[in-house]
Amino acid sequence: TFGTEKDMEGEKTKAMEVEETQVTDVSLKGLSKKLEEFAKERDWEPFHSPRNLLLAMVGEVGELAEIFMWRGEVAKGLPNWEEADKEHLGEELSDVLLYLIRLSDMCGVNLGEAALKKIVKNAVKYPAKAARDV
Ligand SMILES: Nc1ccn([C@H]2C[C@H](O)[C@@H](COP(=O)(O)OP(=O)(O)OP(=O)(O)O)O2)c(=O)n1
Repeated sequence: TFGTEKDMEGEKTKAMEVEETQVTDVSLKGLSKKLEEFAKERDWEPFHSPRNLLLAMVGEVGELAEIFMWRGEVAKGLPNWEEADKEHLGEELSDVLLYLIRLSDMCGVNLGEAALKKIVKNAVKYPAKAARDV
């Protein structure tokens, strides 16, 4: 069923708030809170099981891959792409990120902390050139 006009206005106001959010304000924790609210407001929490979220995320990775499909190699910065294609790319990248954050939350994994720890682990496994030369 479609929402009332008032609902639509509310959604537009929220969308404008998102637009006003400073890029520097974006954090994994902040996004995670927004996703929690989003699911609560729609009674979607029962659907957000780890397995469902994983499958949804993989589906979005497929949609992301479709954008690059059959285009051949793509230069960094996507210089020859139309704005609409770049916007679509941003949407699919976001879908993957949002499901990944929600999945991590529903698994009780602190994604920011885990990612920082993984970078440290990677650095030990793959020492930087300067460290290798010593
Ligand atoms: N049960 C759901 C369904 C959707 N979403 C959110 C997370 C994603 O950011 C976005 C995905 O929405 P759609 O399933 O409508 O997928 P698309 O936006 O990719 O639309 P389409 O598949 O029509 O291109 O909505 C969610 O959190 N939980």
